[in-house]
Amino acid sequence: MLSVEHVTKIFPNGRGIRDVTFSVRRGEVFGFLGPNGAGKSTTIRHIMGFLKPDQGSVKVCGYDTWKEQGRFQKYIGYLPGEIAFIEGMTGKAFLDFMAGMQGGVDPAWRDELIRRLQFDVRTPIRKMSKGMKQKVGIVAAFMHRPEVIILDEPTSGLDPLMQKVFIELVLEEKAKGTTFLMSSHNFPEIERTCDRAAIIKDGVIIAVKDIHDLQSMQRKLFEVTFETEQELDDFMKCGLKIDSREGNRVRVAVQGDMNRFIRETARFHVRNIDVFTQNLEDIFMDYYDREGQTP
Ligand SMILES: Nc1ncnc2c1ncn2[C@@H]1O[C@H](COP(=O)(O)OP(=O)(O)OP(=O)(O)O)[C@@H](O)[C@H]1O
Repeated sequence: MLSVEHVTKIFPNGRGIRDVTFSVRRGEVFGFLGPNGAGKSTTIRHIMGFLKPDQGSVKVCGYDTWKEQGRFQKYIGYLPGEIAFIEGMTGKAFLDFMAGMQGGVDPAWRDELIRRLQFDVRTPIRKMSKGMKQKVGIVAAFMHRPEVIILDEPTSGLDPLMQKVFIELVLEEKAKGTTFLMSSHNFPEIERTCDRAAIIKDGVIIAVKDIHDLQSMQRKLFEVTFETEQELDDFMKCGLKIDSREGNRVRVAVQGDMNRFIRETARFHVRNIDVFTQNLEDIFMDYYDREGQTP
């Protein structure tokens, strides 16, 4: 549906992106993560055909987005990081203008998007808050039911309730087969929506990961309280990775398969078990901190 092939763009100041390659399948939500200035927006501008790559190419629905500009607009929806609105327009006028360019907008679907995002389209854009402008941009990206939707930090400026509405929208459209690429700094949003994510740093893709694999890699800490200290002493001999111990309570670190932990624990009288899961954000941050490496 979307493939970025060996795209390199070096700006005169030496910054930019190098040999960026990844592809997104139909119906997949693909996250695009990385620290500030890593190259996310630059990559997205190439995907949209706004920048000419020094090397490489981008294909969306089979179209080369630089060489065939203007031919794939109806297939693609785009929410830029910063939307350039035309002065003096209301939200409605802007959406009408966009609909004219995109073609094929179903007014009932557009109205439903506006209703779900809860904003007044008659407001002049210059009087809108950042969050309201973001909502107008989201409607513009979704309203022509494109096959591919590119979202550059879609929930920045949205309150938690609206972030939830947005996530529901993405999941509904994904279920219908829409393909998404979404840059974000919001890890819970990535975790809830994405199938895979690429991590870019200093202009280079350092990892492309399946979110479900990352979730299964998450470390869990089980805090087990035994009836007696003697039982805990006996439990300690089983060779599981002990994180800490205090009285008749122990913290056991488990990564991946937890069956052995369950078998060993079940041999004793357990008073209580609590579980703490390592945040997915910590796993991503691990990648952010690493030096540039190949995936
Ligand atoms: N037109 C340009 N001219 C010169 N340098 C640029 C240009 N556009 C981007 N850059 C540089 O390229 C690098 C990547 O920028 P980019 O905006 O793609 O980062 P980003 O990952 O989107 O960051 P953020 O999370 O802050 O939005 C930065 O160092 C930026 O300063």
